[in-house]
Amino acid sequence: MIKVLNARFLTSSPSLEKSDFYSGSEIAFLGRSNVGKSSFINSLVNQKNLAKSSSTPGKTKLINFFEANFKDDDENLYNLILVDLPGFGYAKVAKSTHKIWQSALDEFIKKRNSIRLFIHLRDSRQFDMEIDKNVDLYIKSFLRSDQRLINFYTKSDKLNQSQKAKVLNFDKDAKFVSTLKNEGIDEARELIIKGVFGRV
Ligand SMILES: Nc1nc2c(ncn2[C@@H]2O[C@H](COP(=O)(O)OP(=O)(O)OP(=O)(O)O)[C@@H](O)[C@H]2O)c(=O)[nH]1
Ligand SMILES: [Mg+2]
Repeated sequence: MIKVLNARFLTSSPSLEKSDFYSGSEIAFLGRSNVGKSSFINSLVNQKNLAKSSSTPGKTKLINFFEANFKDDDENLYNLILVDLPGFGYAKVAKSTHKIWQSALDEFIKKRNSIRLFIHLRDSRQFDMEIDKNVDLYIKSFLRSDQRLINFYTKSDKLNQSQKAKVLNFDKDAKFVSTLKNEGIDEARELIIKGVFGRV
């Protein structure tokens, strides 16, 4: 089992150009606005409000960097940089502003070479949305051989068994997470460490 040792906020940045570089391996969290990216980061590091979450879509407007340290059962230490990104598809601002945000986000995602792992979060209640298919194709269009992509299906507390079966029918490897019920979070930490370091 992976234990969280500590986590802290590093900085926020509006763009790739203004982002600092860190020695830890980077993990980028992406997905639709309001899908639960910031909440998931908080759960992964066992903190309530490190990454700011909100029921209003469009809460995360900048690229936010967090550092977290983990330890496995054999006392191996893992240092990670978690990157909380603004959501895709939120357009409740002027179109021109939205375009600038999305192009800054696009540049960061494609050109931030230190990203080792992309985590695409999908809402488990709306698992087959067009925008998620596009996000998946988008990431795969530039994913390098030394980068990984993992999908998680969020808010699984809202699903009953038969609804979960439908998601599994759609994606037989679907991994459910609920920050509300702490479901799938231990497994998610293991998968993330494995995805970045190739072992647990
Ligand atoms: N029921 C339930 N609600 C959740 C869960 N995770 C997040 N939420 C709620 O979903 C809303 C959005 O969560 P955020 O973590 O802010 O989502 P986000 O993807 O970071 O959103 P943006 O920053 O706007 O892109 C909040 O009201 C959360 O409380 C979950 O596992 N279960
Ligand atoms: Mg957020």
